[in-house]
Amino acid sequence: MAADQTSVIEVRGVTTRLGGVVIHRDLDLTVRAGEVLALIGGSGSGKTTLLRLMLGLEVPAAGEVRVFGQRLGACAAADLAQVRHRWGVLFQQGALFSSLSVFDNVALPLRELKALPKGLITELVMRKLAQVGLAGADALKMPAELSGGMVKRVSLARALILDPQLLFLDEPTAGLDPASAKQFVQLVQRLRNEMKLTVVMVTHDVDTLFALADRVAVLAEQRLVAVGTLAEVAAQPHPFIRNFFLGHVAECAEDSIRSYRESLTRAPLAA
Ligand SMILES: Nc1ncnc2c1ncn2[C@@H]1O[C@H](COP(=O)(O)OP(=O)(O)OP(=O)(O)O)[C@@H](O)[C@H]1O
Repeated sequence: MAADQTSVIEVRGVTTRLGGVVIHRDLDLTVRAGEVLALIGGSGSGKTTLLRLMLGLEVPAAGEVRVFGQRLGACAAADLAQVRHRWGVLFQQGALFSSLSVFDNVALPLRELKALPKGLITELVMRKLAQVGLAGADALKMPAELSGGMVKRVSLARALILDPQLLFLDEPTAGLDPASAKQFVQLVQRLRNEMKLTVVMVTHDVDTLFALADRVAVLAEQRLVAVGTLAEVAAQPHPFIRNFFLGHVAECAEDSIRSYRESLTRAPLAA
């Protein structure tokens, strides 16, 4: 659970319009330091758009989004750049550059940031690859040679190469088979503890929620219809929530979540 209640992201009174259509209406949401907050909602409910607002890639029609206290869209370019270096993003498809090796993909943010000595870049990249469970020899591979699980790990290494405090995950387990999804979730859980990360993730996957989420925010009908722990949210009568947790409500109890997470911790973390 979040040890520190300081807010990392504040969404206040946010209304979003895209192509003349209202996507969000008057959203309020706080992401607390150290927590994993999951965004769930039906297809087209505006989860990715909310993530994009938090990344400053969309601008709200009304209201404001603050990350580390900086109001996105209203702060100086230098302040925005500083805030951006404090977060990492894992996009849904991994978004690796197909013409670059694993090493060069992971090194990219370091090279963009400043002129670092070659030896230091090598050291940082190799250390990060090891941290996400990849072998040294994987650094030379091209994205086309990687399994789906490896693509996710390389993308995660790139998202974490600047040692951010905040990590955004868009459907982290989408497209992975159940075993790879489980291993990836274990990895995120371990890194989250090691790096003391605050995590915002969009997911459709109940197992990923059970494994990682401290709190869940539910988008429906342009609004946040519930925000709370899994047990609190799963108890809500909203039809989307009823349907989403169908057959899983008992598993959302705190004791069940705790023992599920302990079982994941005990399982070996295969590469
Ligand atoms: N650039 C755009 N212009 C107009 N409408 C858009 C644009 N981008 C997204 N939308 C619409 O906004 C709504 C919310 O999209 P968004 O991708 O945020 O939903 P989502 O909850 O992430 O969906 P999914 O789970 O299917 O990925 C959808 O109805 C989508 O068609």
